[in-house]
Amino acid sequence: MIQIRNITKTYPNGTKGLNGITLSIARGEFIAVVGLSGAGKSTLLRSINRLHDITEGEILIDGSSITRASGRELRSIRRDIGMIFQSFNLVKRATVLRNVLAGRVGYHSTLRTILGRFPERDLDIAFRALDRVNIVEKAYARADELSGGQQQRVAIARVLAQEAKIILADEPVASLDPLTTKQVMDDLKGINQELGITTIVNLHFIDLARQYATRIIGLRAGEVVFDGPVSEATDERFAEIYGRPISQDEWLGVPAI
Ligand SMILES: Nc1ncnc2c1ncn2[C@@H]1O[C@H](COP(=O)(O)OP(=O)(O)OP(=O)(O)O)[C@@H](O)[C@H]1O
Repeated sequence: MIQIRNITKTYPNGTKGLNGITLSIARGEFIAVVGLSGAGKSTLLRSINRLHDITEGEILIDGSSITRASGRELRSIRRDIGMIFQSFNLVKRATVLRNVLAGRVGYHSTLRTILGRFPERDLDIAFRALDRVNIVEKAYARADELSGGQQQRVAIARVLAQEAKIILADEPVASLDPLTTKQVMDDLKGINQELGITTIVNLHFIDLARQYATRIIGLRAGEVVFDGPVSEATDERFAEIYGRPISQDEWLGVPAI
């Protein structure tokens, strides 16, 4: 359960990234966050795992305040939250397996992870994660030898190895072609359904948001202007979220699942 209580984020230059957002997100939800560029989607995601400090308000993760936490408590809350980025954020020169094992670092001492000594159990977890996203045969390839879609699946495997309870995905398919986009979204949806991992995805494409999410949150100028089930997210509501008619480049055109 994620409780976002009246949060505001003001950047040092005075820009308001978020302005008085209150949301309650239940375990296992699959949420698409939509809105124009600059609406605050990235800021919201980065506030949830405290990559950004918020200016006002509070965020609770399963009842613990990530806003007030520090030290060991903050690390322990963060361990439950996996992050997926548009640019994959892999160590390009390391093997796929090493990248997935990086999901385990929160469970061990710094020294152990610097030395690269992961217990056998972690290797099992890493291989199972790779298997789930269908790239186990790439375990010993260098990350930068993989296609964009495969790299994003390594990033998903890393989050699985982390045994995260929440996945925050910031435009995870923005660098991918339509077919690969579908594979990555299918992986995210499968994990959400089978493991019950709460998933929040920032998405640019309206049809993707409708196909995969169960709830859509629309942001505009740092405020929530829509929050409802997919069935209520009509073209008219999207036009209201954007403050203008929907344009062609907001449709990906993927075949229905
Ligand atoms: N580091 C920063 N310093 C100052 N302003 C920022 C910073 N990061 C974001 N902003 C501003 O905060 C607002 C929200 O930005 P944010 O990146 O969260 O939007 P977004 O909806 O994710 O857009 P995009 O899809 O383009 O990434 C925008 O006005 C943006 O210019």
